[in-house]
Amino acid sequence: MNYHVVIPAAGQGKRMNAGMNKQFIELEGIPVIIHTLRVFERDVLCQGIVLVINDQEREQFAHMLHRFGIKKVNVLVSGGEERQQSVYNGLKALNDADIVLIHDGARPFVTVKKIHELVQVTAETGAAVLAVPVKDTMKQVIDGHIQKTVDRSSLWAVQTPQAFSMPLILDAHERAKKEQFIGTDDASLVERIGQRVAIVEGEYTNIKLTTPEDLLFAEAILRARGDQ
Ligand SMILES: Nc1ccn([C@@H]2O[C@H](COP(=O)(O)OP(=O)(O)OP(=O)(O)O)[C@@H](O)[C@H]2O)c(=O)n1
Ligand SMILES: C[C@](O)(CO)[C@H](O)COP(=O)(O)O
Repeated sequence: MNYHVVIPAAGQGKRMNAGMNKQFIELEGIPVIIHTLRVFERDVLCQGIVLVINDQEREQFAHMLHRFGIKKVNVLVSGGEERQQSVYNGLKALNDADIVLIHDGARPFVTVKKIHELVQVTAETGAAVLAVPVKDTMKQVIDGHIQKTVDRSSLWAVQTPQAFSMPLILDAHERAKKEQFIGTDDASLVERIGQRVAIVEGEYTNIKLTTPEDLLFAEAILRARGDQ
């Protein structure tokens, strides 16, 4: 089953505090966003990429795509204030998609194998996300004090890609917009309109580069892959 992908890359990366778009940071000499795009470039099921960017960085993105020979990016769409708005702008740029994946520009280590598992489940169910079981003991904390220990047996840390049938995710985004709901991921918009979202077990290495120490993990993941 083929798919299209929307990649939001228009954030400010405040928690990374790199003084530039965190997706421009180079890992082994290659910008993070190029690592991310290359996964979809080499996946034969990927029919096209909508890349969502900050308008002020349009030239830098265009230059990078050219320099690294990225061919599947059909359009550079302007992002919004929140990730959700950026994704919505990206979705609106897709015309003929059946299954659409949404994947953070700042998650460069997703594998084609996991993407294919996700797409297969989405073709059967209409909505699925990659996620991993939570490993730490989870506490609910208020005012610096533990209120309770949360049973982690049903807790999963959700990643991207998140995959949906196109009419479902468009409807979920439009309703969230109308009702002024902002979620931290796309699945939450689908959940709130009463649709089930399947979980596909992902990989702990599919990290999002969020804070500076994530760059250390990123370098270790790349080194380990190089050694394989
Ligand atoms: N208005 C926004 C906010 C985020 N993103 C993108 O969504 C992905 C996941 O978001 P996150 O890691 O939270 O990025 P930032 O919002 O940039 O991070 P921060 O909250 O630290 O500023 C990133 O690839 C980011 O560029 C986006 O396209 N538009
Ligand atoms: C979509 C996401 O990557 C799923 O883990 C995440 O929710 C992005 O938002 P963040 O809260 O800004 O990290």
